[in-house]
Amino acid sequence: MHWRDVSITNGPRPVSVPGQQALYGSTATRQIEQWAASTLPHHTLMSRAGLSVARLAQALQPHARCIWVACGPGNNGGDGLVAATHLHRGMQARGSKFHVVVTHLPNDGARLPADALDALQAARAAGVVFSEEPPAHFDLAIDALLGIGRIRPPQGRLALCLKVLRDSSSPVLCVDLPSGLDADTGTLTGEAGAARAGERHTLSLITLKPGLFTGTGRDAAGHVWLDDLGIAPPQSTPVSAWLGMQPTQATARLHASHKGSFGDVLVLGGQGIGVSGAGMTGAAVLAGRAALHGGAGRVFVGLLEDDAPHSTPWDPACPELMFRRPSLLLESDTLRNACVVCGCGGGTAVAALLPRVLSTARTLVLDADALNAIAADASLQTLLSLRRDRGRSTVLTPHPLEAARLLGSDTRQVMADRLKAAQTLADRFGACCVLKGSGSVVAAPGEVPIINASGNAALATAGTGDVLAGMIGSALAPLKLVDEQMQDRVASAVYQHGWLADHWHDTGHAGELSASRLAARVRPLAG
Ligand SMILES: NC(=O)C1=CN([C@@H]2O[C@H](COP(=O)(O)OP(=O)(O)OC[C@H]3O[C@@H](n4cnc5c(N)ncnc54)[C@H](OP(=O)(O)O)[C@@H]3O)[C@@H](O)[C@H]2O)[C@@H](O)CC1
Ligand SMILES: [K+]
Repeated sequence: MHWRDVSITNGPRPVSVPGQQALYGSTATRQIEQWAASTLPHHTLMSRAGLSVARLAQALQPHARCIWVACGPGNNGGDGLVAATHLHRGMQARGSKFHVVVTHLPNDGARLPADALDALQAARAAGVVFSEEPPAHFDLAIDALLGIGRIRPPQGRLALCLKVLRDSSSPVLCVDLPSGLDADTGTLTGEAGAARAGERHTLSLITLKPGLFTGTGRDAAGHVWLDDLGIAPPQSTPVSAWLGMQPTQATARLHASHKGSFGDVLVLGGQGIGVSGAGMTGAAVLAGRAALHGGAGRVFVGLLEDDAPHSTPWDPACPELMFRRPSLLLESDTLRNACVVCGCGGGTAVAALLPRVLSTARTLVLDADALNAIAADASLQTLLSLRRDRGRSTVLTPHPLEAARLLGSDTRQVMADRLKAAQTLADRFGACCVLKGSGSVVAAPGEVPIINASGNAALATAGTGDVLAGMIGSALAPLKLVDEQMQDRVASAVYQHGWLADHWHDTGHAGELSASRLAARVRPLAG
């Protein structure tokens, strides 16, 4: 894979530039921190961390009259205490109307870590005001309660402070992590920070953590900043995940191209009204349109259980789509040579097609009802697992419930560790797995997973998943040696899907985001 290293910058910087960034979980971050601390004079890292927090706080709220700093029992609290001391000095110089209030919550019966104790003594010596309770009003809060240390369910004053932070309509700057957020999984302990009343910022220290970008992490963290504190992780430290921020570009196609240059996509899905009375034709059409706009040379659509065998289905908004009877497609070379997108609105009818599709398709994107059918049938799971050894490539695009069915678990377990769930599916089935949701995870067998950085809640509307499946289909259609490029290519499609939502209003297009409008805006990926 080709990921650009992040250059070391001086001070906090926003995490918003295009590129790809390494994410390190709590264990890796601790290794880096301990290695760095062993090469630097005592207290250096916390001094840098606290100064960086203070600088960002000032930049975010330069006119704040009252800054509340909530400091916990560990070194995260120490960072907060150093920041409070800097801010106190700065505000003291501006007059008596400006002040910093610290609420410090030592761990009952346990000693403060040495660095945090030094920071506490320095804050007291500097005359910082301490209060048992949060102030009634503050213009900015600094959340330095809990960082990458062990998190237990909060009680008492800790729980109260977390609630005040969670409910605050004033901006909150979280030190390293929103307190209570698991750095590795993006899950929140209890109610900590679950709601976002006001502006939220998180200054991640030394490393960016996966938990900031998936699960509840994105909502809890708000705008993410990074200060590496001048530390470059040693190359021997394993990366926990990549943050996928691939720039989206239109492809410059060779002049001497023809439709065969860009591959075929075959969509199998869209069960008709039939006996079930629930027609889902639109899902397959959306996937087909997205594949077409995504640059596939030809797109075939096979609607399942077509109710009107003597009529010819077609899509007036996209007459380029070529509708074929599934029975013909299953016997044609198209099944072997195209990238097959199977399952969008497939209903129960898709199960009957799967043995042939799983055995024959060269490149296969399995979505929605195809995934449900496979989850319910061990023989289909065996066929899926055999594909990789037979030189065939597969992408699974489950949402958390579909992932849970495939794993034989439940949604809560999937959401408790999204990276692990996606990686388990990828390894178990020898497939690339896109676990959808906030911070979609793109995992591939034996590879470091990618967390997608783009997208927003506007995508939480019917049909956008079908569009994504079609986009992935067109992204993979032209490739011959897909395995080596598959994860990057899929991640690029996932990124574009979110990017389109993030930039929805940039071009002044009328109308809110809908799946059909989204499909119409898809463009071929670069390369
Ligand atoms: N060392 C350095 O040089 C640098 C460190 N840095 C900073 O340090 C942070 C990591 O520090 P950390 O390891 O001390 O962990 P942190 O999360 O602050 O505290 C854990 C404490 O919380 C306690 N606790 C947990 N839950 C609780 C509950 N419900 N109720 C009560 N207590 C509870 C828990 O108690 P325990 O469960 O162990 O009894 C433990 O005492 C990191 O995120 C970064 O900000 C950076 O500045 C770089 C330089
Ligand atoms: K924190």
